[in-house]
Amino acid sequence: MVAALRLAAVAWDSPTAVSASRLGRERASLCAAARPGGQCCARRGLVLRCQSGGGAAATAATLKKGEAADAAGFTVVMKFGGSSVSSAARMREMADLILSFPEERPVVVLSAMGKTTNNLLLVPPLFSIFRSPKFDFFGRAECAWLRDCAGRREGGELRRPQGVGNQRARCHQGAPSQVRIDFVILPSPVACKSGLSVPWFALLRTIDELGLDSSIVSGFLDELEQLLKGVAMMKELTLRTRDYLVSFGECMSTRIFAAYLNKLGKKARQYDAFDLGFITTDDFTNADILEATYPAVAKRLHGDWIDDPAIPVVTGFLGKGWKSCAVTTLGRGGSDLTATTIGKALGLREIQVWKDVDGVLTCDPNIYANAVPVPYLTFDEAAELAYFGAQVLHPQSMRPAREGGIPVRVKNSYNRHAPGTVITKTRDMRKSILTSIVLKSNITMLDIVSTRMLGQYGFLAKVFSIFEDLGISVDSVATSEVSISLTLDPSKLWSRELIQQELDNVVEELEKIAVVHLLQHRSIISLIGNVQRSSLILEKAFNVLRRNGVNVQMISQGASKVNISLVVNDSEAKQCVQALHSAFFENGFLSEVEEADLAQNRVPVLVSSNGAINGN
Ligand SMILES: Nc1ncnc2c1ncn2[C@@H]1O[C@H](COP(=O)(O)OP(=O)(O)O)[C@@H](O)[C@H]1O
Ligand SMILES: N[C@@H](CC(=O)OP(=O)(O)O)C(=O)O
Repeated sequence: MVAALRLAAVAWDSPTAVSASRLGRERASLCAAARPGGQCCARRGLVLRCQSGGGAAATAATLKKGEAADAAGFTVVMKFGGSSVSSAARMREMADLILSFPEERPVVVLSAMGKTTNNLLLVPPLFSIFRSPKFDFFGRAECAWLRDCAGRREGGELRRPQGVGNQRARCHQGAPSQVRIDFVILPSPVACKSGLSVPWFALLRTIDELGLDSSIVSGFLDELEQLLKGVAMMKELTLRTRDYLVSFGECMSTRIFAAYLNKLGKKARQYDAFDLGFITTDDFTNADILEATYPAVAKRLHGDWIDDPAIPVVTGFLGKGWKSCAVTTLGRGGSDLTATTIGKALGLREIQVWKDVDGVLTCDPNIYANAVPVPYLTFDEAAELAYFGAQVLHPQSMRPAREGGIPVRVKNSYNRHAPGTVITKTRDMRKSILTSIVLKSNITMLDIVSTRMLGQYGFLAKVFSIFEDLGISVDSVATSEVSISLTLDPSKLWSRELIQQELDNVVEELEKIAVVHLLQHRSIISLIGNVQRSSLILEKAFNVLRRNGVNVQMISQGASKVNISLVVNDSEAKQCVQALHSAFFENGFLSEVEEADLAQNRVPVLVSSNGAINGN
C-alpha cells in the first residue's frame, strides 16, 4: 500500500486547465488503462481515468519552511471562502485584494461561490420530482429552461423562456411538493421565494458581469445536467456521486476567477485539486488527506512555476480517492484544509483564510451579536473550537499547519484592514482565561450504567467496542467506575442516514451489559480557554448557569486540556451562551482577575498550546 501511494504521488499527468469539451472524452477513457500497480491519475469525472505504467518514485519531499517559497516564488496561501466570492463584485474585490499585496506571491484557494454547494445538494431531489411520470412535462420544461439560460444572453440579462410562469401555476395545482417546485420554477432566474438560487444562474450572471466567455463553464453545465438526469433516472444518489456533484461548484468558481485574473493581465493558472496531487482516503463526503499529497502538490506547483510563472488558483474542498480514483470531498468547509495542506507542502510563510467575519470570534455571531475577535489562538485551541462546532474553521485544517509550523491568519475579506486572528503553535497565555465559547446543538447523550456483569476494565472496553463495531464516533465522555455518560455527534449519524435505526442498535447492544438512558435534544457548550485557570472558569461558569436556573447534565475536560464541555438542554443552550459571554467578556471580568492576581502577588503561568507549563 505504501508503494502504491508513493507511485500515485508522482503519477499525475495533468494539464493545467482542462477545457470543458475535453471532459466528455476524458470520461470515455475512464480507467481503461486500469492500474496494474494500483496507481491512478484523476481527471474530472464521476469515474476517473487511471494511468497504467510504473511512474518514477516520488522525487519531491515535502519542502522545509521557506525552501519552496524561495525556489518557486510562493509566499502565502490565500484561501477565499464561498462568502468572499459570491458574486462578480466580490470576485473583483478579491482580485483587487490579492493585487494589493504586490510583495506576496500567493497560491489562491477558492471555495464554490456563495451557497453553491448547498444548492447543488438541493437539486437532485428536485430533478427527481420533475422527471417523475406525473411531472414529466415540467421536467422537460425545466431542462429546456436550463439549456436556454446556459446558452443565451440577451442585453446582458439571462432570460427565462416563455411560459415558465404558466407552468409554475399548473404545477401548483397538482403538486404534492409545492415548496420544492416553487424553488426550481421561479419567477426570476436569480431569486426565488425560499431565498435560494439555483446555482448556475448566479454563476452565469457572474461570468457575464465579469465580461468573460460563458464557454469557460458551458461544458460543466452540460455535464451537470446529464448527471442530474442520471441521478433522477436511477433514483439514487450515492455518497460518491454526491461528491462528484458538489465538485462542480469549486471547479467552476476557480475557472471563472483564474480567467478574470488573466483578463486583468495577471497571469493565473487554474488547478483542480484532484489533478494537482490531493490524494485522499475513499471516504466520500469526508475524506482524509494522505501523506503522498504533500510531495505531489509541492512538485507540481513548483515545477509549473519554474516552467511558466502564474498565480495558481486551486479548487478547495476536493481530492481524489486513492483506490477509487474518483473525486472526493474533505467534509463541509474543507477548503480551509486544502489551504493548510498547500501551506505545509510548500513550506510557506503564512496561510491566510479570508472569511466574512473579523477573525475567530468569542462565540458564533449568529448566536450572540456581541461576539468580538480573538486576536491570538494556538493550533490546539483552534482545532478544539472547530471540532466542537465553530463553523468558522474546518476541524482537520489545523493539523497540516501545526505539523508544518506555519501560522494561520483568519481575516475578513469585507474588512481587510481588521487584524484578524493569528493561529500559531504557542502563545502568551498570561492574560488568557476564556478564549471562546462554542455551541453544538442537537446532540444525543447516552447515560450507561453497568449492571456489573463485567469488571471495570471489561465494562469500559465493551462499551467502546460496541461503538467501534457500529462505526459510531463519540464526542465527549465522562466516566466513573461503573457508569459512562457520552455524547454522539448528530452529523456523524445523519451523514449515514440511519439515525434512529442506528441509535436503536446501539441501545440494544449496550442493554446487554448496562442500563441505558437515551437523552436527545441536548447541546454541548464548550469553553475553550486556559486550562491553568480551569477552576476559575468553572467557578464563574457554574455561578452564571446557577443564576440562570440551568442544570448541567454532564461535564468533560478533554486531554487537549484547552476545552471544558458542559451538556445542557437544547432549549436553554443559546441563553446560556449569551449569559456566559456577558460574564466572561463584557463586564470587566478579565481586569478583575488581573487585579486579584496582582494583589496576591501571583505570577500567572506561561502555557504552550497543549497546556504544557513553561514557567510558574
Ligand atoms: N467562533 C466563531 N468565530 C467566527 N465565526 C463563526 C464562529 N462560529 C461560527 N461562525 C460563523 O462562521 C462563518 C464563517 O465561516 P464560513 O461560512 O465557513 O466561511 P467561508 O465560507 O467564508 O470560509 C461566519 O460567518 C460565522 O457566522
Ligand atoms: N464549498 C464547500 C467547501 C468550503 O470550504 O466552503 P466554504 O469555504 O465556503 O466554507 C462547502 O460549502 O462546504
